[in-house]
Amino acid sequence: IRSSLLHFRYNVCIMAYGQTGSGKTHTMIGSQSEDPTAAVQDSHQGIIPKAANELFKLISEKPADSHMVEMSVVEVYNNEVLDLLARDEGGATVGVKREVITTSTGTTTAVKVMQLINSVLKLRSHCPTLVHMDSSRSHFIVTLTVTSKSPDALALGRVSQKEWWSPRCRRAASSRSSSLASSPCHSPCPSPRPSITQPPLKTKLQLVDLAGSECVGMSGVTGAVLWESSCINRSLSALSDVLGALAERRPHVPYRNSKLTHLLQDTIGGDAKLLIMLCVSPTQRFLTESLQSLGFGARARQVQREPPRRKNTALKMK
Ligand SMILES: Nc1ncnc2c1ncn2[C@@H]1O[C@H](COP(=O)(O)OP(=O)(O)OP(=O)(O)O)[C@@H](O)[C@H]1O
Repeated sequence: IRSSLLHFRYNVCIMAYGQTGSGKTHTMIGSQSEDPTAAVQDSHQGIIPKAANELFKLISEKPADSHMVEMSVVEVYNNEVLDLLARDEGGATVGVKREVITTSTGTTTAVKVMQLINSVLKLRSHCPTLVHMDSSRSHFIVTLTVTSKSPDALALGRVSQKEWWSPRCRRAASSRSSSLASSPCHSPCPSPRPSITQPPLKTKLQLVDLAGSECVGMSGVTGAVLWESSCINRSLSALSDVLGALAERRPHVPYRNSKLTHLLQDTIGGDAKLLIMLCVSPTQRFLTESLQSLGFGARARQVQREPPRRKNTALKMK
């Protein structure tokens, strides 16, 4: 995790894949303690708290105020994207933006991130099946977008933190970077020059707990739950198709065939770094499912990362 994030130059995706009940949520979240401090410090912690810890530790080692992190937490349920941070505890939509303040060590921030994640985890769709009593019925995606202030702006110290992160300044930097604009910024944005030469850099870290692939005969689901299983299996096969197209370097990669692959497009294609944790059951009963998961992993291993397009400051603003 640390080496992937170190220079904030690549988009990174870490996902857990496997049949239902094989341990994906355990791998990504860890033991689901009520105490978020334990979730971050516990030796049995999952990849999401570990990654959050590492990310904020790295940022705390950089010059003060040089990075900003935005987080989104969504679930893809029945091929629909649902924003879990925009809901209250009862699941009703509230649409409130929540702020997490960065601290000097980064640990407190990671704890707050886990607090937010834990608070919305219970809103994720679950349903008991014959294979797993607490089966997740959706893909759970945490996206941390890191915006790094350009080195020029930092060196010159001409833009205060508040001014730099103001939406107007970021919008101005974004439009300048996408349109090669050399025209001066006419807005009262305090110091246009640094951002003309070096716009802020944006990179994404996506942490994904996929819903489990499922043999419908074994899980014994019917009705609406059967429909959920079918959506899960179709989106996982869309993911497999995308990896197949990337592995074969086909000119068209079918990212848009499902909401899952569309959402992950930036972090599974191009020069992004993708790490897949395969979860398999230790029992013989699920041999077919385990072989299917290993087949998925073998396919993913054939994907070669494109040569880095991003040299120094040439990162793409979205
Ligand atoms: N390595 C592990 N150590 C201890 N318990 C584990 C481990 N892996 C999984 N478990 C336990 O097994 C059960 C199923 O795991 P989990 O919920 O992570 O599966 P899943 O793959 O996410 O399932 P689904 O796709 O159906 O949601 C949980 O009770 C979990 O705590």
